[in-house]
Amino acid sequence: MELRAVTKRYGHAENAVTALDAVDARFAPGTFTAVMGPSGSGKSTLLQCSAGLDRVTGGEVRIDGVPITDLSERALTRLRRSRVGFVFQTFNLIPALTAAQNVVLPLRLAGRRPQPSEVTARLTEVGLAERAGHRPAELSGGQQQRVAIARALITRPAVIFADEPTGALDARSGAEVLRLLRTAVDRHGQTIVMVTHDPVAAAHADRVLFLADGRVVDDLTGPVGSEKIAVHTARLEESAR
Ligand SMILES: Nc1ncnc2c1ncn2[C@@H]1O[C@H](COP(=O)(O)OP(=O)(O)OP(=O)(O)O)[C@@H](O)[C@H]1O
Repeated sequence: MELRAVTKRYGHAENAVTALDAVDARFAPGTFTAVMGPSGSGKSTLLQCSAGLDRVTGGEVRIDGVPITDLSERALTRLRRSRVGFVFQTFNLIPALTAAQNVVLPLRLAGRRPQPSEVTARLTEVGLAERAGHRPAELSGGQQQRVAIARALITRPAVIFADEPTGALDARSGAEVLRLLRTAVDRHGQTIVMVTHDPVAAAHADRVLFLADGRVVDDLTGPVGSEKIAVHTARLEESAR
């Protein structure tokens, strides 16, 4: 996945905000990148534009080498369904569906007929094979997020975008979620881009990209310890004030 001189502006004239300012970034296959930076630095915008959920003002985003910036809405939706996975802070499972039905949904939306063994394998990977028939309301927050990870993994997407995946979880469930993301990278060569405010979460990544004022201001390749990440974060927050 690659961003070339990506710019995103919101609003017009004197009210315009440049959320991303000519950002270049490349996310190699099978790598886990954390995106950090002060509030308003452009992290969510970077995720939204990279995933094709929002259109860029300038520059180009490529997924699997395909410039998504040129795609029609329909082609973009198709690409997103088959090549992009999402994990959100608030899980975003469908309440009326069971864990297994939630996991299989991206395959159904992509028009593929799922093998039951595929769903069981994904749920087993996240330690929830016995909960296949449970609805989200019958699962803890950590378990719901694990279902969301299984759902993101099932299409074997080119990239998974995770937006504060541990933000709503206690430390123990958060650590489990990070371990599963790490395993997906190490075992399946999954590419993951994760926005986080938490240096401990970011320390699970191979690389930490720091944004400030819509620009990449630091790019640490790791393993990078959480202490070093915390110092970088504090420094950026200080200068953003
Ligand atoms: N829909 C929008 N309309 C106008 N301005 C927006 C919109 N979305 C984001 N912005 C502005 O773009 C800039 C970047 O916002 P973004 O949400 O990407 O930051 P962030 O780093 O994710 O912040 P946080 O950590 O607080 O979630 C901010 O100045 C924000 O106010």
